Amino acid sequence: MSSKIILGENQYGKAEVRVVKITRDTNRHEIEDLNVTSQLRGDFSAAHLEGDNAHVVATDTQKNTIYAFARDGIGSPEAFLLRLGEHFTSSFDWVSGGRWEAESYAWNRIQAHGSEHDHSFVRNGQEVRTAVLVRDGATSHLISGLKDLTVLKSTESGFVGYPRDRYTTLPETTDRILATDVSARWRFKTGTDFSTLDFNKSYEDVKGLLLEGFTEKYSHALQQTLFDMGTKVLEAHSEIDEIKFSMPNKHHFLVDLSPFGLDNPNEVFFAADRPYGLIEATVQRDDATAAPAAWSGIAGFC
Ligand SMILES: O=c1[nH]c(=O)c2[nH]c(=O)[nH]c2[nH]1
Repeated sequence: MSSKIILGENQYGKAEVRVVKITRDTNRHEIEDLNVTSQLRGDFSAAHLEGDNAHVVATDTQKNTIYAFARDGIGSPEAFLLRLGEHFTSSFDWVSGGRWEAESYAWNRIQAHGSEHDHSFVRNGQEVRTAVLVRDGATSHLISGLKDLTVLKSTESGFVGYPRDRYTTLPETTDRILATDVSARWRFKTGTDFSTLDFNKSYEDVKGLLLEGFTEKYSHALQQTLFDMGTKVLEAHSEIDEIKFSMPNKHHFLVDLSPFGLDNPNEVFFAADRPYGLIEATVQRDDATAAPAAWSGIAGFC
């Protein structure tokens, strides 16, 4: 007996809509720079099975909606995604949910002649801010985050006490460089009234806590430092239920300068780009309700 072929899970939309919004009510302009992806979920079986597009809100329309909504201001990536999600699910009966994602790029004002310029900006070379909204009917999962936040501490890190077998060559050290590119995503408690949250303030606060957590204590391993970073965020933010990390251990190897008759008291390093350790973990509240639907589609975290 042959099995029946049916349509499984599906979503569709416009990916990576690059939108730059300049607010120019005064001579002092503001810039918001986003890369937005919109994907709708719902009853799209006729399109897949019969070629009937009556339910297919065109990806071109989704793109246009993003630009049109930006005309009213973006505010924060999270608030912008929440607006999009509400719009598409309330405007089309058969759109029961979707997934909206954004990256946000920060710009600083150019310092010119001792003051910050009104309308000239330089891209902030630090981290990229991220946001994901997954909506299913009335349930919304919201995840904020960042990636490529490169940090390094030049001491107060070591790695000892690990098992040694016939393949172990790594020398123990109590003083090494610890460096990583922090990728972190934190999920707001499902059911939170998102309209009460100041996402920009909360983002800056979480980023500050992550940086403090990275540096505050002596690191016995990147794993321990990761947990410290997550703990600080969850202790300070009751509205966040879990935070996931993916962090490369960017090894810095001491260069042997003895062939040149020189010592090397932890001063000259070879910064290897690969291979790298890859440390991933979730730090969560023990009473948090798991939300696998929120995380599906986010690559690179465990
Ligand atoms: O912080 C570290 N964690 C590890 O798991 C590990 N493994 C390794 O070789 N060096 C390190 N450093």
